[in-house]
Amino acid sequence: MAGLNTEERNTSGLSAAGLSIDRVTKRFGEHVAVDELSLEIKPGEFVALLGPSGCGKTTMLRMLAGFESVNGGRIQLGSRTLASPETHVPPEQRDMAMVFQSYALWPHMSVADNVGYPIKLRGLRGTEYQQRVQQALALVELEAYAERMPQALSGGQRQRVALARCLVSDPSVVLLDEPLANLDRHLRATMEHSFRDFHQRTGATLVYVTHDQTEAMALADKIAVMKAGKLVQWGTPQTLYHEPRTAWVAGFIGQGSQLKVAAGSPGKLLEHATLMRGLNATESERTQAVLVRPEHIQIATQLPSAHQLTAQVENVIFRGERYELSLRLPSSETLLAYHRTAPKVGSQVAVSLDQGWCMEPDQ
Ligand SMILES: Nc1ncnc2c1ncn2[C@@H]1O[C@H](COP(=O)(O)OP(=O)(O)OP(=O)(O)O)[C@@H](O)[C@H]1O
Repeated sequence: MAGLNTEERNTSGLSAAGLSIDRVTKRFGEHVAVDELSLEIKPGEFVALLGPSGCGKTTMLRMLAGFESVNGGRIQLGSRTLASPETHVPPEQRDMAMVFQSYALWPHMSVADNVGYPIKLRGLRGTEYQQRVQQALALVELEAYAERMPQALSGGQRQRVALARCLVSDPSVVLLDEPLANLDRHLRATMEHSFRDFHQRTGATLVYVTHDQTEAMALADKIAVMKAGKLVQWGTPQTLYHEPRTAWVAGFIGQGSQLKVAAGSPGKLLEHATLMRGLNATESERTQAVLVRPEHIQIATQLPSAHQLTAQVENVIFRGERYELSLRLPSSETLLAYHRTAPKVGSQVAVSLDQGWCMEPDQ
């Protein structure tokens, strides 16, 4: 029965398929680039592989595409095994398409010819060829640019041509390797919208490699956070933000402060009163790492009560809609907070924390 929900045909005609990555390992000589990584990706899911440079994201993507073999484990698309130490389905037989950081468009071909190139190679001609190219251009909203040459397009438009070229062959899975890395900040934001729209229109299974957490959070249904070849956490952007498993994940995702508290245990949410009591304990008692997001911090100028702490304002940055404050607690830990107005640098403020999330120490 598993095959029934691992392969589905969606409204655009693209056949989305689920990907199963089971304890996949890749070694380059002595170096383990990907270490027993397992993920179950559902049909039509938008998944980001996120992690710092060198953590093995691109290697994992290249193993999915078939450009690298695997040393251990298994990759399956629906019920079909694509890779294991005994099996290696070549890239062109995997029903996947990959979009690279450098769009790699042919400079001497028009947009339409670039997009149609993969199906022309397969011998498609005539009306069906024209229709497929038109459909692929429509998916990235570039129908009006069919006859332009790539040099006459913006970076974002070129990246959309590359996307259309990968869609024309109707892949089950689209693999994207840092597709926005070469674009400026403004264009990246625009392209994030294009990618989300594109995913909604096609319903294709997308695996997206990035080292940019804001990009991953904005785009993906689920994020695999990787560190040194290993999967550290696999969850929705909301879970990663609110319930990071380790202190390292918390430092990588969103803004926040990590404090030591004498309360709770990993995976527990501390409510206000317990958190404040735990923070007021002696240093030797405070052994549990807790994450406090800035939106869970209240700042006041009145004197602290039993459930407040006093903090010194060390830095104030204007962020338009609010001020970002860097505060020093009596424990000498720093706390990042938001506030509507700007307290004086050097002044004392009363701080009250609504909640905190307890994490595992890093391995
Ligand atoms: N062909 C190769 N031969 C030897 N080592 C390699 C090879 N490809 C990758 N590596 C190593 O494997 C590790 C993972 O590389 P990978 O490119 O997958 O990382 P990444 O997370 O994608 O990094 P980045 O964000 O910088 O692209 C790195 O230490 C890298 O040097």
